Amino acid sequence: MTIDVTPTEDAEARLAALVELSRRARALADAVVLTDVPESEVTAVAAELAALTERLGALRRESPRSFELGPGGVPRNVGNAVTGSANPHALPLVVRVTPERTVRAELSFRPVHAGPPASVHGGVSAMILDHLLGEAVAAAGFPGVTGTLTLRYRRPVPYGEPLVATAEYTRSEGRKTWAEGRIALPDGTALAEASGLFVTPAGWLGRGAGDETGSKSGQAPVRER
Ligand SMILES: CCCCCCCC(=O)SCCNC(=O)CCNC(=O)[C@H](O)C(C)(C)COP(=O)(O)OP(=O)(O)OC[C@H]1O[C@@H](n2cnc3c(N)ncnc32)[C@H](O)[C@@H]1OP(=O)(O)O
Repeated sequence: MTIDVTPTEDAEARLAALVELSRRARALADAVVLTDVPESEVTAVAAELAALTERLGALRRESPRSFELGPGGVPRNVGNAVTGSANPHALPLVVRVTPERTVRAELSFRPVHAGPPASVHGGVSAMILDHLLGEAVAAAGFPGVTGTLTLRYRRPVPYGEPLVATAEYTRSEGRKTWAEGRIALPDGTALAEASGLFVTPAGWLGRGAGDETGSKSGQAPVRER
């Protein structure tokens, strides 16, 4: 069943409830990976979770929420796996565009992101950098999808500590745009670096903010190439 949510006041209240549900689901996920309670308690909680999952599944959308216009026509993507406030999988990452059109996000990974002992899984870092590079090319006016992504892991990325992720557009050629980014300690020490090539799908060209590309993505209009 498809549920169309239009940005009315009630829809905003419902979204706020979903955001809170997602926040609690993230806390639950961390509790699951850290719990040391006895097996009987684990089994009991699992049964409760099965019941909760059934309650939520009583009315299902066909797919997660995607790009939509919020109040005041502001684009958002609350279902996004990286930035979506209504997606338990998301950190959620809050990305800011600087006056220089680079992008920056302050973040802190959680225990649920663990890979090697005491550090974050490399694929999780890659996911964050993929998104941030995508935001950087969009902020520069060249929105696209990832074609290739290259990572250099310099040091273990810790969870539970404040980190900074930044990215910037580097160049563009035809429908291809390059960007670079990194996850660093607050003092600027780089932990993981990424460079990526993004391709603007041919169907996006010639469209700007307010038309299909702009309204769906909330990104800068596609620049002339
Ligand atoms: C603001 C929000 C930011 C969000 C960021 C999130 C980033 C993501 O996760 S996106 C999801 C992951 N990526 C994808 O799903 C992409 C899947 N791939 C595709 O859709 C297509 O292959 C696509 C669009 C990349 C290219 O298809 P198409 O437009 O037909 O490309 P095509 O005409 O063959 O090639 C165009 C140019 O790009 C180059 N190119 C195409 N694909 C790649 C690639 N994967 N790597 C390198 N170069 C490529 C071609 O060589 C060609 O170059 P040239 O013009 O010099 O000959």
